[in-house]
Amino acid sequence: MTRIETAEVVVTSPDRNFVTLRLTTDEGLVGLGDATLNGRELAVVSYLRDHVVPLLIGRDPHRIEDTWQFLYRGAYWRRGPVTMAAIAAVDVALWDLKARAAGMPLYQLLGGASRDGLLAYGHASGRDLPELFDSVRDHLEQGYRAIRIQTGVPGLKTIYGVASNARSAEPTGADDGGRYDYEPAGRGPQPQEEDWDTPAYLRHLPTVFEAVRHEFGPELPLLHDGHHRMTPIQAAKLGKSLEPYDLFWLEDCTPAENQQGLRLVRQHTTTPLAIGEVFNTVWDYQTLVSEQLIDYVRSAVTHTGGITALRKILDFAAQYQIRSGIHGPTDISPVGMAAALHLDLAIHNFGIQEYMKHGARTDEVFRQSFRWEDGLLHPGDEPGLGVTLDVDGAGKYPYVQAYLPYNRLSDGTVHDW
Ligand SMILES: O=C(O)C(=O)C[C@H](O)[C@H](O)CO
Repeated sequence: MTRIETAEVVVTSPDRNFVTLRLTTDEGLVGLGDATLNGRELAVVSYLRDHVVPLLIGRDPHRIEDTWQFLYRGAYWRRGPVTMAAIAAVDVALWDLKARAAGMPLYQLLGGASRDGLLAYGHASGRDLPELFDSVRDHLEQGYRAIRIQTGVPGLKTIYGVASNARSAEPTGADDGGRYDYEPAGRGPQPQEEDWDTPAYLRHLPTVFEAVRHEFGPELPLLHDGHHRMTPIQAAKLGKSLEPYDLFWLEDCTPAENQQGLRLVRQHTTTPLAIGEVFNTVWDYQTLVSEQLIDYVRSAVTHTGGITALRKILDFAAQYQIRSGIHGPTDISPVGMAAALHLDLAIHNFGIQEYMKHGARTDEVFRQSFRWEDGLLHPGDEPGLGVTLDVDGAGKYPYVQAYLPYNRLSDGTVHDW
């Protein structure tokens, strides 16, 4: 019987911080799992190194479900992003190993392909309409067939998801004059403070979608992320006011902890709703799925206990015609993204995949084999996840302290970011 021989936690920061679990077996096979938790990376590193790695050595790598239950139930303390990111890394690394041992791409072990390619959406943003339109055109040229729209709000200096030339995706933090469309974690010892005003946003956003529909027509699937900033009644109002613009989804309209709040939103609008990127278990979806309060499950493989757990959530959701919209910002590493693509390809209730390109340094450290053709993603046909980690290359980029920003209202109150 084969055994896990080594388990290393690799921390690297090529364009941003990533945490990767690298398992090797006595037969020389390597499996990778993503454990990146943006802004709290080292907590997961410690959880893995101090409490999980010692339990893995000598285990049979083929017992994926058993290892998942052992780590989840065996800890006694349940759920939470740190625990579930650590379990996810183990789970994905074991699936990678199993598929490599079988000599098959992972999606084959998950039931095989249910489709030819995966509809993906990218992030267009602009401080004003001309800048936003340029960004939408740029995404269309890159082949995207679905686009998330984020926009500046008059009177606010900063806003979630909007590129700013004053900040840079460069790890040095230097302003290179280029735009970034999404990399909110700022490197440095303190989080950046941003400003927020919900009434101004609610007044402005419908005018932006009206202009975008006028410019780009009725057919382009458009998405928007409210990033947990509204109360249920505010979200209901927004959903209603966006109905004429036929959104693919309105994401994270209210703080995700208040699941009952979605009942109120649902009663007032037919705008499809997506939520769950901050969830970590099926229990977070119990009310939302069984009462059909959402249309899309937003969890990442990386933050929800891995493929084993997310598959169960998506199978539960499928009974209610709820589809997947797996979280895929740049803080999900290429390993986490590959895991998402294999799962997306295999499940029946696939909806859409978020896809943001990683930086060039990241692509050198993590060599990937996915395809991006005609606006559709495919995980590729290499054995396992199809990702290899250049451990020496990773070592050139040590961890850099970085935090997500936080919001304050004009009177100084801290608000959801
Ligand atoms: O991709 C999205 O929809 C996000 O909201 C991304 C989050 O802000 C990001 O993952 C935080 O680390």
